[in-house]
Amino acid sequence: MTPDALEARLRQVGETRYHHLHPFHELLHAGTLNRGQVQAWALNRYYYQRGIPIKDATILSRMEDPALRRVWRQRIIDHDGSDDRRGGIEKWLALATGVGLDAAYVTSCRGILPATRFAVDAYVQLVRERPLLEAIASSLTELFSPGIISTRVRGMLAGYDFVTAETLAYFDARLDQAPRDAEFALDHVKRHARTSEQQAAVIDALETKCAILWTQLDALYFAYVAPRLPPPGAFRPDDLAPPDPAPVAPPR
Ligand SMILES: O=C(O)c1cc(C(=O)O)c2c(n1)C(=O)C(=O)c1cc(C(=O)O)[nH]c1-2
Repeated sequence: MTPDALEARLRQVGETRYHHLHPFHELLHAGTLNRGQVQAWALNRYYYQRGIPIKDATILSRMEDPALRRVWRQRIIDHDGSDDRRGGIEKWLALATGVGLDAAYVTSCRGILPATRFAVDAYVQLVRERPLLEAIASSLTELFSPGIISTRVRGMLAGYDFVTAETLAYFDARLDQAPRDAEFALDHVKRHARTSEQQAAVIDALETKCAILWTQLDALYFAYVAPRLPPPGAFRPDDLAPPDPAPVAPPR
């Protein structure tokens, strides 16, 4: 494939597999979830936010070219913040507390779904174990995030009276950061994925990343929309009854 044909193929992956198509996002953006369900989303996604700079530090540690590292390290600064700027993790925590969660509970990650943990950890593992080119390609879902972020902010402000523009401030910076990061990664992938094997591998990395995002929403849907069965130990919104008490005598 030519580099442009590869780009077209990668964009096709986004059109068919990106999480803008997931039913949980459709409900979230339409304003039809209740507060507990929005809290569950914010709580679980905190673990993704927390994992992103760990993922990027892993990628950074594998880059041998200082010029490449100089660009990539900005991603870590964006999420971790600096002396005079709040980072993405802090802004996400503000989002989570803004929808009514306790900060210490959120940062403890005690209430997240097991599938959230497995999926985010799989992302870190992917960038550690696969070739650097594929690790870089796995970030290309960000090509598609500005669209969903705009839809989400508009929908959530219109749909939920407990959500304010201040609560969603996390997304403001992403609208500039995501295109900047995605264009850099796309250019790198187009220049370095030259053989058909490399091209197939970067497409696979992007498909795997889409699956990592999709899995997190599947888990939220199962636990909090239908059949509404949060696993043991996971966050239970106020409107969900406590789990059945344990049997008196365990079966022999
Ligand atoms: O709101 C979203 O739907 C969304 C999606 C994605 C993505 O596509 O992975 C990211 C983000 N947000 C995001 O805020 C973010 O910082 C981010 C970093 C990355 C990455 O893979 O390095 N993806 C995403």
